[in-house]
Amino acid sequence: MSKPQLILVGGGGHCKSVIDVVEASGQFSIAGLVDTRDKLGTTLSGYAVIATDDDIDALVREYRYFLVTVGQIKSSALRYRLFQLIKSQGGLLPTLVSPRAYVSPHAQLGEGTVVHHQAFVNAGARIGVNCIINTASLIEHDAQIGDHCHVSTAAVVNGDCRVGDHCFIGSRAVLSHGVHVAPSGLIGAGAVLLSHTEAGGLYAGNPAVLKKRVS
Ligand SMILES: CC(=O)SCCNC(=O)CCNC(=O)[C@H](O)C(C)(C)COP(=O)(O)OP(=O)(O)OC[C@H]1O[C@@H](n2cnc3c(N)ncnc32)[C@H](O)[C@@H]1OP(=O)(O)O
Repeated sequence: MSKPQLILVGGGGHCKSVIDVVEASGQFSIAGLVDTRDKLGTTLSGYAVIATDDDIDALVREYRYFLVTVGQIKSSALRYRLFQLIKSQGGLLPTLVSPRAYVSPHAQLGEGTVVHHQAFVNAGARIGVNCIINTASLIEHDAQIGDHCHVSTAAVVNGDCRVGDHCFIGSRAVLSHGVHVAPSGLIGAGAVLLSHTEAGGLYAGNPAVLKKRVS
């Protein structure tokens, strides 16, 4: 039986990583990419850019499955907008897990969330919709990650942590067990976060402190 076709929305560097996960999982065939008008007709990892954001309503009539594949560091706004656009047009956003990741059968993942190679999601963890659980990150037991978050490469979210919606956890950051990251927060790369944060703050360093407000 042929595999269901998947459209990837956003054709930058992060998309290359998602393509790798899609290919490794073998669950979908990639029908094409959506990107900006100047990229139409170009290819990424061998897949053609076939449409722009403006064409999503037409694409939803032809294809069922979509993933948001733009990256997210300082703001989740673009990933959020694209997720809402696809859903409002009736598109489906599957959950995708690399065969080289581990997700406990006692963990939950929301729609449109991608778990990349070597990531580990332990028992009782709950991850929201449209999240990036990036390469080699670790989400420990009973941790909760909100919607539209990016847990970056090799970051560690320890047991019972709570990460609000629209957060970014930088590469190799460590969240001490039980720490709460308030919504729309940024945790800098390499930070060691020992206490709860206030909404919309950038925290960095070891121990991590509030560096500035971002929203
Ligand atoms: C596959 C992939 O590539 S996934 C993506 C991986 N990338 C990352 O992990 C992102 C790394 N970037 C960061 O960590 C940045 O802190 C960001 C993006 C979260 C925030 O960046 P900006 O908003 O530009 O912060 P800005 O540069 O203004 O820094 C504000 C202050 O925090 C400090 N700061 C920022 N990030 C860090 C950090 N990671 N560690 C220590 N201090 C930091 C700055 O030195 C500055 O301090 P100062 O006010 O004393 O001069």
